[in-house]
Amino acid sequence: MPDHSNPEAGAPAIRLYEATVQFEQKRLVFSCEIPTGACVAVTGPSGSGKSTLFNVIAGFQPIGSGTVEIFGKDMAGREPAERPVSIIFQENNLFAHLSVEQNVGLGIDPSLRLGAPERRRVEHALTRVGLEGYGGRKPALLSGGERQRVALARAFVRSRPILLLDEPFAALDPAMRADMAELLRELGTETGSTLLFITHQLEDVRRLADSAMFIDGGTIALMEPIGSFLAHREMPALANFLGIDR
Ligand SMILES: Nc1ncnc2c1ncn2[C@@H]1O[C@H](COP(=O)(O)OP(=O)(O)OP(=O)(O)O)[C@@H](O)[C@H]1O
Repeated sequence: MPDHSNPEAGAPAIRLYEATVQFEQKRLVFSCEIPTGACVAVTGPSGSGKSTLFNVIAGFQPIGSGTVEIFGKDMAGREPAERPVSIIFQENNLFAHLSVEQNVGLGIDPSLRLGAPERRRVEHALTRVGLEGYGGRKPALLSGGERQRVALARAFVRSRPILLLDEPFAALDPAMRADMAELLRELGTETGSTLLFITHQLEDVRRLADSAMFIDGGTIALMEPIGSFLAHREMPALANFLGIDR
């Protein structure tokens, strides 16, 4: 089991300082500090910038100015593959023509030259996410929730200390949501990984996060420990998300 609890003593897992993205219609500016091992719910209205924030951290979205630091290192000029980050998108994480086993194996070796020890790691990861015996199947024969768990198994074998999950619960029914949350909590605890997950559901925030951020209009309007986050009353957009009648 990888242990990511302290990859660079002292430095936060992620530090953004005015990391700025300029789209044609919109400017997004992110500043925040996320401690190592945190499990952060990323919330905010549709179009507020949640996925863009993930792409900035993972390196898929270049920034025009500001800085992105991961474990104290400036990520400027570093490609996504060179960052200690795994990202799981809402959909289309898997290659349809590859088996489940091969999709997970890509996390170990992109050219899929896997020896016996690597195959055992793949098997172990599949077992860990509850998909023992599914290795030979193609993704088309899996449910949406199972496909998400294959993506999680791949992230698990990639063993990067930061895991970004874009709406990991969206395709799941209520029972599977609870299972997925439990699985993420266990993985976070066992590996010391820093987890950020986007959700539109207050229930997921309550169930899993130890802190939460609220993004509004392209900036991080709030980032707080879960207790005080849930107690906020004064921001109309957040109150709306929290379902509070003011
Ligand atoms: N490649 C792009 N080019 C131009 N504008 C973009 C691009 N990507 C995102 N945007 C705009 O930036 C804003 C933030 O988008 P983003 O996808 O980050 O929001 P979000 O909070 O993840 O939304 P949702 O909850 O609906 O997924 C939106 O107004 C979106 O239209």
